[in-house]
Amino acid sequence: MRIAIASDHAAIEFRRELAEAVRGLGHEVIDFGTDDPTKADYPYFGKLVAERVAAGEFDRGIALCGSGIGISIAANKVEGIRCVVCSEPYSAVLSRQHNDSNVLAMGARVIGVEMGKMIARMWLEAEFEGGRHQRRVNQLDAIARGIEIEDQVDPGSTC
Ligand SMILES: O=C(CO)[C@H](O)[C@H](O)[C@H](O)COP(=O)(O)O
Repeated sequence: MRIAIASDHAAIEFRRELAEAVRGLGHEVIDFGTDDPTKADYPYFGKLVAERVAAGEFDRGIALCGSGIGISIAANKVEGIRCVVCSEPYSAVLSRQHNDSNVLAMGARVIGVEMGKMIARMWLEAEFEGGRHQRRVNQLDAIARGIEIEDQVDPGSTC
């Protein structure tokens, strides 16, 4: 896959090491920086990754900052983006299987880079399951476009 990666100043070393590891998995990784160790505001880098994924230039994005939170908020403001902050692999895999996440955010001040590599690898391998999850993802897209959504119940659902 083609992967866009970027971070603010808080995740430079984490990002470089992670980008190499993802390349080692056979993906094409384009690194958009920052390479400036002084303050680099995360909204610019979150938007940058998100817009390129939303435009179809990249299959997925990885966005990093100190906590993963600020850059994920920025990415999620771009229509078509479902960005998740993950600190462990279970949530990362579920975010693919159920939410069709297309940008992964992580916090370089929260987890170690080895955990980050494992999360990224499992997130990249996991497939969206579709079915009832597609309906819910469609509802997420509708919210972003200001379209009203209904409370829907699965026929035959018992929970
Ligand atoms: O957005 C964040 C927190 O929600 C990120 O962790 C940023 O990297 C962080 O806010 C940067 O903080 P700094 O004090 O300017 O290094």
